[in-house]
Amino acid sequence: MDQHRQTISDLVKIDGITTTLTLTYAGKLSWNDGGDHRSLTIEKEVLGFSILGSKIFVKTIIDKSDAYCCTGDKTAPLRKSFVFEPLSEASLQLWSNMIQENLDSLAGRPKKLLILVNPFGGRKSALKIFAADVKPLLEDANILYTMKETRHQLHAKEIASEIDLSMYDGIVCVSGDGVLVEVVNGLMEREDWESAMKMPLGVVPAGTGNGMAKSLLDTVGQPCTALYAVLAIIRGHKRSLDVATILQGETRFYSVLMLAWGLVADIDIESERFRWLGNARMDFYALLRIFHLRTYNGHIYFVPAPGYEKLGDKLRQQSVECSGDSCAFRPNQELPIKIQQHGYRQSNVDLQKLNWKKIDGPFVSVWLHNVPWGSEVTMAAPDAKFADGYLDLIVMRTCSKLSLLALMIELNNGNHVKSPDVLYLKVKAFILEPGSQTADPSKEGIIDSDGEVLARGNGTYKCKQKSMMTYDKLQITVEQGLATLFSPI
Ligand SMILES: Nc1ncnc2c1ncn2[C@@H]1O[C@H](COP(=O)(O)OP(=O)(O)OP(=O)(O)O)[C@@H](O)[C@H]1O
Repeated sequence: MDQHRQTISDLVKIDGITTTLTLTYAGKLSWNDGGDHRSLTIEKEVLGFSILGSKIFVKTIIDKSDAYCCTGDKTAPLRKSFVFEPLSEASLQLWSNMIQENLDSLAGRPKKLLILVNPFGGRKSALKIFAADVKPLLEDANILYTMKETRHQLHAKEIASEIDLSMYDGIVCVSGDGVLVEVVNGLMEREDWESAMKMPLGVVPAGTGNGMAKSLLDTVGQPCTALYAVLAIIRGHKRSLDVATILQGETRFYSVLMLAWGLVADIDIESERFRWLGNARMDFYALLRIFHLRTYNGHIYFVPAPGYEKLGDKLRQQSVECSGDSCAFRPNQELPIKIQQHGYRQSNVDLQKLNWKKIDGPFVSVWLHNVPWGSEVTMAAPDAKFADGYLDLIVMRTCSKLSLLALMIELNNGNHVKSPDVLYLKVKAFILEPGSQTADPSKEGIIDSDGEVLARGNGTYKCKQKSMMTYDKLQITVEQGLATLFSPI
């Protein structure tokens, strides 16, 4: 056996044929296979290994071309075990130690995970996705896990607020965005919220809106599938994520995805009545809403991010009544809210001292986004960054139905923000003062955050249903990089 600077090289049997297997210090495992040179990069391709009798089974995920396979989806990587048989017990032990050492050196790979599966999310396929895509890969990677099905709304929040976090290296939601947001809210309400928010969160797309999974995977050009999402979790890279606090009186909701009021919220929430249309329900209802377009009275106030203070011609074209110091808005005393008894303590920013701008309605749509994608097909905020400390604000005031239709089509590539009908900028803080529909003052709107209805105004869809907040003024601030996500890079 040749062992030099932690590179090991030794004879092993592969399919009964003796060949030389080498593992370099840099984590490359290579051998000859019937005249072909084969190699595996431990970090990228090796999930884990197991020993059965005298054989080592190296569990990998590799490109299909490397697996000599040409059936099914040609782009998705494939699970494959490579079997090596060292020639002695001592050699088997050494190989096992060296591969394990190599895997251990990949700091950040989780060893124990809590997996929350929402059996009712999306097309009710989360349990199937767990069995087909999550479980086998976690087992290949020797990751221990506890799987819990969420039993009711807010169950994920309860679990996150109560569990012993020292038992896990991460919490994974096999769901849509709703369960992830519940987990964030549960962690934020804990006494130990500051350390709890460092717990890495993973999301495996299994809902209707998979905006977070799409945003994460799209950064590296990977498709939004369970397989890629699980691989990102196993490899254990992390990134920070801004958390927005939405506040009304003493009620608060922590948002990681978006807040919508007007057209987008109406489509999001009211299209539920067309669930039987499946994926087409959003497109169908968007068309319906555009043809019967509503505009809303109200006001928005915001603190532009550095570089966005001079909002330029676009804002003036939209006949904004208030800009500049002479009429800059100062939030009144009623807004900055009572100190919470437990959980997250807001950082001490004096909102009154910030440079507020105001836009008056009517509005077609007001949308705030924390990450680029709102769903797998909606690139709402192409410039949004996970942890820049700002929210991207997308405002549509009045606009022709034809332009609106064109904008809706552009939503899947993010080009809508280039339209002269759309105001797009980054903000540090935001206040929404929602009003009634211009055509019928007895009717109000819906405010939606991360798929959750925050408030239903008079005359709206299911307006008798109790919601978290009232259809009234609310304030949003952002805490930079407070949450932690498993991420492909
Ligand atoms: N067992 C359950 N029964 C009913 N609702 C549940 C259950 N478990 C979780 N939920 C709720 O389902 C909601 C949606 O969850 P999820 O994140 O999986 O999907 P989504 O994409 O946000 O929404 P959709 O339901 O449209 O797929 C969450 O708000 C959560 O509270």
